[in-house]
Amino acid sequence: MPTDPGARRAEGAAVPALALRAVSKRYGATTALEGIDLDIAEGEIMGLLGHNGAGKTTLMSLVAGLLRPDTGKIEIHGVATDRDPRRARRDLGLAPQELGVYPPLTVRQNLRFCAELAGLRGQRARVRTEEVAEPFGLTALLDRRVSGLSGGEQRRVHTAMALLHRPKLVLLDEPTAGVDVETRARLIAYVKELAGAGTAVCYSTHYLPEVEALEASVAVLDHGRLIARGTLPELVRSHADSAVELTFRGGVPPLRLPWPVTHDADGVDGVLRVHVEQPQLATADVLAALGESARLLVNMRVVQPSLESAFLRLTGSGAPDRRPSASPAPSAPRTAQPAPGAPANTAPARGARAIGGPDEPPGEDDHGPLARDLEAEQHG
Ligand SMILES: Nc1ncnc2c1ncn2[C@@H]1O[C@H](COP(=O)(O)OP(=O)(O)OP(=O)(O)O)[C@@H](O)[C@H]1O
Repeated sequence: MPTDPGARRAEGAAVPALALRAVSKRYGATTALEGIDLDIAEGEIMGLLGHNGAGKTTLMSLVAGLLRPDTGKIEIHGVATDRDPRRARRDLGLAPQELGVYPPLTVRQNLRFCAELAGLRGQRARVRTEEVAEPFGLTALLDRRVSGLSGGEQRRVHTAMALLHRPKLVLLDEPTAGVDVETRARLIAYVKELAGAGTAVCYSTHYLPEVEALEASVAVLDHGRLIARGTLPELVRSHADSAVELTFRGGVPPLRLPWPVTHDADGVDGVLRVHVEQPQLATADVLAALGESARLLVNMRVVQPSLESAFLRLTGSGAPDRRPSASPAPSAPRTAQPAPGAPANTAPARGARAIGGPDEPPGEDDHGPLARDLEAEQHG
């Protein structure tokens, strides 16, 4: 399949809601993103995962026009952001990590303000304000000043403001940070509803069960590179580990097991993960292999393959030592490289290729067109 958006259109393929091609961004000497190739289809929810500093916020800021890429191309619904930024971002909704609410105004006034910025007036603005308030549990708070709301309530207002104009592409940067369980569930239901109506959603989070609840596809960033992209089952199938987890009284005893293991370097936790193909079938074998040490066992559980174990393994924080164990090895690292022939613990970066951007600090010109529009609006 051609990676160039223009070539794909010529072939009659569906135009993605969002397409990034070879996008790179540096902040001075820090490479925040490198060679990102990524599509989000209409109606798709994509969970954007990565450790702190992986590049998630930078990616969203580039799409939203708050920053400009050093190299590469971004298209929104087939419109290149560098050619026609206003048209490209006409149907974009962004809820950044930093709250963007107006504390002295009421919830209703905040929402109405956004409605007007999006070109909604009069009755339409009133109706949409009420409509969007409902799924966010804001109906009873509409006439309260935002300054008097809790942090979680303010985040609900902030996210509702981004969705008010029914954007066709939504960027949500950790929308559930600091919100309660009920709000989280409501937001997830609403995002799914939006996607069901064709909206494409880029949803960044550190809370992996949310990605599962959203039934989202997944993109994993690691140090600015896209290291995995696929559906949830694909990622789990390709990268997740299954294991029998053993907890010992007084630390992990010396063991010689025929399976790869993961354990703390000093065994203080007393927890050992034995990586076996079908852990539910292997528990008796593992128990037998413990021999006398089984008397020190205080807990034994099966760890099923999950998005969390796939993520940890992809990002290098949960890779098992692929050698059969001779534990505890005081100098053994918590994780180690897989043995030759063992599954690699990182996926090949799909389409990622190194493209050097200019190694210089961002200048004033670094802000994108949306930032300039906002500035212009603020200054009259
Ligand atoms: N304004 C900036 N100036 C310099 N470096 C920056 C700036 N903003 C981000 N960075 C760096 O760029 C990299 C990517 O940061 P980014 O905020 O995109 O990560 P993130 O995945 O969103 O992290 P988090 O999960 O903590 O929000 C990090 O190394 C960060 O330190």
